[in-house]
This record gives sequence, C-alpha cells and structure tokens, in this order.
Amino acid sequence: MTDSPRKRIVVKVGSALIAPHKQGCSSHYLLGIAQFITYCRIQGIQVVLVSSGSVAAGWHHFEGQAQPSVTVKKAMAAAGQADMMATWNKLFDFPTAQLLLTHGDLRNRERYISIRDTIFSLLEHGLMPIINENDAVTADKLKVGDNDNLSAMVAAAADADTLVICSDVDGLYDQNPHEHPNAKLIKQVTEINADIYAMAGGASSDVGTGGMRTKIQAAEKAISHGIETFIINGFNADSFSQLLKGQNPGTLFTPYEKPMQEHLHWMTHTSQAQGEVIVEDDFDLALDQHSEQLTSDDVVEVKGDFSVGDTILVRKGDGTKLAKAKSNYSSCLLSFITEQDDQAFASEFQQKTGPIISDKNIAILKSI
Ligand SMILES: Nc1ncnc2c1ncn2[C@@H]1O[C@H](COP(=O)(O)OP(=O)(O)O)[C@@H](O)[C@H]1O
Ligand SMILES: N[C@@H](CCC(=O)OP(=O)(O)O)C(=O)O
Repeated sequence: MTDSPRKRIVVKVGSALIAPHKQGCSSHYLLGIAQFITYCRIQGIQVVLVSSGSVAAGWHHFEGQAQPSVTVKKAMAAAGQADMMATWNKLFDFPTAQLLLTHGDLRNRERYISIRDTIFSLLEHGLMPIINENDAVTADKLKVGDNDNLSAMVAAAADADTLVICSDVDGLYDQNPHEHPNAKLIKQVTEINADIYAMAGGASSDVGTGGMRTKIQAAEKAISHGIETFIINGFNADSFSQLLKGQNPGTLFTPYEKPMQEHLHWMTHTSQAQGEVIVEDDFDLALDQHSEQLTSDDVVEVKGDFSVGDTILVRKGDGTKLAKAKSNYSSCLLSFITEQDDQAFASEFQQKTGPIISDKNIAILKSI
C-alpha cells in the first residue's frame, strides 16, 4: 500500500483467526495482521479493527459445550472479549480503544452519529478502535448478528476508503471450496447480483457466523458507499504483503463510481423500517424517482406504528420493495388520510401539510 491514496481502512478479522482451536486466543495468525496494521499506520493510513472471536475465545472456559445455548454463548462472549482485547493489545505498541455495538445503536440516527464522532475522535488522537458486537447483552431483535455486516456498517460510519475482510479462505469461490474441491476463485466482482449471491453458502466451521453470504451482503453495503472491499485469506501472511504492494490477494469488489449520499446509505443499509406503506401495484417510484408524487391515493395499507421522521418501507402488495424513506407523517395520520372517502379533503390536507415523503429523504431499492 506504498504511495496508496487510501486514508482510512477497516480490517475485519474472523473468529477462526483469533481462536483457531477454541482453546483461548492465539497470536499465531494475528501477528501478520498486526504487522500489516502497524505498517498501514506508519504510512499514515488510519485503521479501524472489527474483531470477531469473543465467543470462540471464551469457549474453553465452559466444559462439555458441543452446541452451547444462546445464554451460554453470551457468557462465552463476556469471558472471551477481555482475552481477545488483551491479545490484540500485546501485539501493538500504540493505544487501542474498545467499542461494543449493537444494531439497536447503529439504527438509531442520534446514536449512529455519536458512534461516528467517537470513532473520528479516537483516530484523530492516534488510538485504534477495536469494534465487536456487544454479544453478552444483545437480544436477537437488537443484533446485527454477524461481524461481516457490522464491519460494513462501521466502514460506512467511519467514511473508510477500503474494507478488508480477513477470512479462512482465499476469497469468494464460484461454490463453497470446502464442499467442492474444484471450486474456482473469483478475483474481481464489479456488480453484486443474484448470480453472485447464488455462489455464496453459509459457514462450515462452528465458530464462523454467516459464511460467504454475509460477506457478500457486507461488500454490497460497502461498495455502494464507495468503499473498495477485499475478502482475503487471513491465515496466509502473503495476503498482507500483496495488499501492501497494491495487489489483490483474494477477491476485490469494486466500489460504485457514484456512492450513495451518507444519510440515504444509512437509511438503506443500517436503519430499520419502523413500518410499511403498501402502494398500488401500478405505482413505481423506481421509474419516476419523484417521491413527492406518493399521495394517499396510491396507498393501499399502512402497517406498523411509526412517528414523523421514522424510516418506513414502501412496497407493493406482492412484496416488491420499492424504497426506504423518512416519513413526514405518523402511521396514525397517514392511516386517517388514506381511509378518507372524501378525496378532495385528503388532497387538500396533503397540499397544506406537505408530501408523505420528500424527494431528498428517499432511497430507491434495487431488487436482487
Ligand atoms: N462460495 C464460497 N466461497 C468461499 N467460501 C464459502 C463459499 N460459500 C460458503 N463458504 C464458506 O464460508 C466460510 C467463511 O465464512 P465464516 O466461516 O463465517 O468465516 P469468518 O469467521 O472468517 O467470518 C468458508 O470457510 C466456507 O466454508
Ligand atoms: N461477535 C461474534 C462474532 C460473530 C461473527 O460474525 O463471527 P465471524 O463469522 O467469525 O466473523 C464474536 O465475537 O464471537
């Protein structure tokens, strides 16, 4: 990465690299990653580390747990997180800082901005943020659930140029290489579509979460923010030398030339819709792109309980997702207007109150 235009990278490290045998943390594979990070910092590149491995690192404290329950996994995470941080800290001669996040934090716009501010402040003062999901406290409803997607959300929040996902395979293959020995490595992906998703299977190890599927989701989130994304083999120290030389050691996902605006990216990829507006089948936002044309006449049904300013999903009755948007109406008010038999009253009301969705607060969804 000599003479690299990169200013900020996010490195995501999978569980198998932290605690390969579930016998506590091992620095065996982390040494190469730590050297890479140190070299990047010497080059003036800021680094954020997203580290998995709390469950795998804590596993050995809990005997006889072939298939631990969710509760035991949370306890493993609480025990392993401290070991994992201690192991990383031994490998760096600069200060680090721990951030444990949940999706509940990231999907709340105020907390998201606060997380961004904290990351920027740490980087500005020379500390490296080490981020993981707060597994010990997180209920399913509030979870990101896998650190691939978490790393992409973090990369977007940190305005990174590059996301490097270090895994236990060389990159994305046309099928799972652990099940198909003739699988071929895909060196570059310029568009993530249904064919790419069809190649990606789940995890084969009992410490990995999500497998290749969540890595593709992560790449999709990152490239739409203009962040180039690599999936590389973290077991192989040569991957890092190649990255430093500006080469591609695994699979490279090329970023969009025109990244989405920050708040629309957050709305699409991080925020969670609080409700749904079901529209007529012949209504198509993706075609006309004028969200202000959405009126109560187009609305068939209002679902969920949302307030003014919440994110909503606009979809057709057949399930086709058209857009995520910030609602200018609460669910109560929108239902009231939609249920009016007096069209003239409804239309006059909307003219006075303003559009259901404003053009600047709508993210059109592409269907894969
Ligand atoms: N098409 C594919 N290409 C590469 N790996 C795949 C593919 N489909 C499924 N996998 C699986 O994804 C695994 C990597 O994901 P995961 O186990 O979650 O690791 P990590 O801990 O690095 O996140 C691979 O070891 C492999 O078993
Ligand atoms: N947050 C969890 C890891 C979840 C996860 O996505 O793991 P991995 O697939 O190994 O990156 C932990 O620290 O154990």
